[in-house]
Amino acid sequence: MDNSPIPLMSLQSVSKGFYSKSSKIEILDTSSFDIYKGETIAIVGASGIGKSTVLNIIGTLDRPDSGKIFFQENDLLLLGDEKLAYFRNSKLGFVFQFHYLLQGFSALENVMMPGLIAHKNKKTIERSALNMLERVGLLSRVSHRVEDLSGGEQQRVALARALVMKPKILLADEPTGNLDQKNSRSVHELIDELNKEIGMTVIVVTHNNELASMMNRTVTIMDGKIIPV
Ligand SMILES: Nc1ncnc2c1ncn2[C@@H]1O[C@H](COP(=O)(O)OP(=O)(O)OP(=O)(O)O)[C@@H](O)[C@H]1O
Repeated sequence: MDNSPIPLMSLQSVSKGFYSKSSKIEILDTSSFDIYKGETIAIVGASGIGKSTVLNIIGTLDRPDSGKIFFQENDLLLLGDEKLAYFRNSKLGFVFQFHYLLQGFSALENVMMPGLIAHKNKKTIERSALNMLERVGLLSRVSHRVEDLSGGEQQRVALARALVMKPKILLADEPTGNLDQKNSRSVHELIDELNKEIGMTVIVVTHNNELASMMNRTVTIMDGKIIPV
């Protein structure tokens, strides 16, 4: 009997390339890549090797040219746009180096947004958002418009927004790229706490050695394959 655990997410025979002028550049051509519940993975490697491409494919922000992407037993590439958007909003949390917060809205409104999109009860989502803003040390800034916050504060708002729905998987692309050491460390600690607290899987693209060393395993991309470092 096969007792191996079932992956939370699995990329199977996934390939992706981009056209540049007349030629096509192959970025990814991987036989399989399995991600298990609760594990933490760092994706590292040289600039342009395809780290963000992998993250975007896992996050269903970009479609591969071929292959299948399973979340548990569901083939995500068979879902229509609406179902895929629901999947992303309810199961995944994203943090990017450039945080893409909604300008003109307060920190609290930004963090409440995923819950409002998912039609959660407004009071419940407000409580969760305030709790998450407290955890990132921003309780005194909840009513400030995000453009009035410092870069480090904005990044912490983005992290609170990514975590407020308690995602199954956090996908982070250079989440501390713009932060000083103190802010980087508090972001690292919060990611670690949520991993332990709710078994959140974490996949992070990073050049930050400290963050990479906190992950259970590190992979890179070579000849289109995702391989252990
Ligand atoms: N939409 C696109 N159209 C054309 N080429 C693209 C596109 N997105 C990425 N690429 C190319 O694919 C390659 C991999 O890009 P990707 O952003 O995944 O690399 P990366 O490893 O994350 O790089 P970095 O560390 O510099 O962010 C690069 O050569 C990039 O120019």
